[in-house]
Amino acid sequence: MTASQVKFTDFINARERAASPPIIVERFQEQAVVAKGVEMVYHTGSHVYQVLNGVDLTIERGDIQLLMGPSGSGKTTLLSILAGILTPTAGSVQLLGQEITQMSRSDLAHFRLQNIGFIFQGFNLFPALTASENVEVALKVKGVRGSAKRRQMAQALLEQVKLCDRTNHLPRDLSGGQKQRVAIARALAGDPQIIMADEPTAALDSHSGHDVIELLRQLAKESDRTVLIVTHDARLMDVADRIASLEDGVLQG
Ligand SMILES: Nc1ncnc2c1ncn2[C@@H]1O[C@H](COP(=O)(O)OP(=O)(O)OP(=O)(O)O)[C@@H](O)[C@H]1O
Repeated sequence: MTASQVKFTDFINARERAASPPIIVERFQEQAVVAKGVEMVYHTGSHVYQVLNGVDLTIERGDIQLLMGPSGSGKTTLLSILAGILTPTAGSVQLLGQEITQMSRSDLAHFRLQNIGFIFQGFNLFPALTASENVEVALKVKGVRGSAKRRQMAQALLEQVKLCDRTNHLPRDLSGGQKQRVAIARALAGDPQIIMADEPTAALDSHSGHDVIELLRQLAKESDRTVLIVTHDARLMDVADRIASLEDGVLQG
């Protein structure tokens, strides 16, 4: 599996969740992400690719951080490492004051569920479930009990992304922008402190892309969430607090 093939379902291993006690994190950590000396080497047959070469990155709580750079420069690999989906070959990653590279697999899965919401370029919605059900599934995975409560919370989240008139629609009956807004509502399930987005506007036309960008800005600025976005979309630069660029495995800026 390449870094770019990571799916929403990778985060919902029920057995791992059941085995792990919650990890308590400080709500008021000033630095949401602190990565130091991160390296990643891929081995493919006889080839060895050094994709990340000593990456240091600190993201303050409530900031919108963009991660840009040419195709193949390692952005998705770095995002996956910062999310604890991939283990770096070397270096350390602290999220909300917790060193995630030292956590057990099950603790890490649990930590991700509690603290990180994910948004993908391809939306990754369940096609047979309505907008509301897609959000309800995420709430269930995050431990919210009672189907009536989950439905009510899903409605509120869909209202937050201005989709309350589409709650019973299947993904195939929604536009790209509406699908991404469902995906954002799903990412907000459980009120995570960190949102990580991989090319969230790449599949959208300019109007829908603009709506999604505004929504991401609101998520960070009105709710004090930290938002890390991998993107090629220059429009996102207008809402970013910080922009870093990966080049030859080294972070610039
Ligand atoms: N599992 C893997 N095994 C081997 N090589 C990999 C693996 N995953 C990614 N790569 C390679 O690592 C490099 C960086 O990939 P990555 O997907 O992180 O780049 P990216 O900057 O996100 O690219 P894009 O902008 O095109 O999505 C690429 O050359 C890619 O082919």
